[in-house]
Amino acid sequence: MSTSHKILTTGEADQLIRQWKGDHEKIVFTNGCFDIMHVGHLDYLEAARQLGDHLIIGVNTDDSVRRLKGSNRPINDAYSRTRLLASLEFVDAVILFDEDTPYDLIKRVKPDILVKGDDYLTENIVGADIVIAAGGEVKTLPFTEGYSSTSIIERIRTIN
Ligand SMILES: Nc1ncnc2c1ncn2[C@@H]1O[C@H](COP(=O)(O)OP(=O)(O)OP(=O)(O)O)[C@@H](O)[C@H]1O
Ligand SMILES: O=P(O)(O)O[C@@H]1O[C@H]([C@H](O)CO)[C@@H](O)[C@H](O)[C@@H]1O
Repeated sequence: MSTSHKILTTGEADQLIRQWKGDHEKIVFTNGCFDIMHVGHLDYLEAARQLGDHLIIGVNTDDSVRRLKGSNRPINDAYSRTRLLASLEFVDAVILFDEDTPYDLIKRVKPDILVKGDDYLTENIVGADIVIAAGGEVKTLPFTEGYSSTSIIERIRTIN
């Protein structure tokens, strides 16, 4: 059964978020490019979901990734990246954002918990001010050493 239904516009997500908040269910939010998925993504996303009742993932659009990571990225387009993330059983919603940062999306979602991998310092996580001001928490999760989309691309480049 397809899990594409989890890929939502912000308007569609609003309704779901209202329902979850009405039921006092904790919403965990994280975001990223997730260009080439790897086990580091999986480890931290699984752990993120354990922090609350629902996991929402904000995903950069292709243009946003291009501005952030360079003109030769993403390797996988937004359709592929969102479909793969939505296919994870523990992911409840995937929402694309086109801005350079998820600040406006986080302002709209106002999650209970904002999470990134600990390659980020909590004080540098975009949206931390919004979540803390709303009484939420900002957390980082352990980094699975040896895995990054960039290093996978570099390894592929060495194949002749
Ligand atoms: N090895 C890892 N272990 C745990 N979390 C990770 C790991 N790599 C990335 N993350 C987390 O995944 C999210 C998405 O990061 P991103 O898509 O930039 O991954 P990446 O592998 O670092 O990509 P790139 O190499 O293109 O920067 C971020 O919250 C980041 O903290
Ligand atoms: O996949 P990345 O590079 O970890 O994702 C970026 O994360 C930034 C982060 O949230 C800053 O705290 C974000 O601003 C950017 O848009 C990418 O999602």
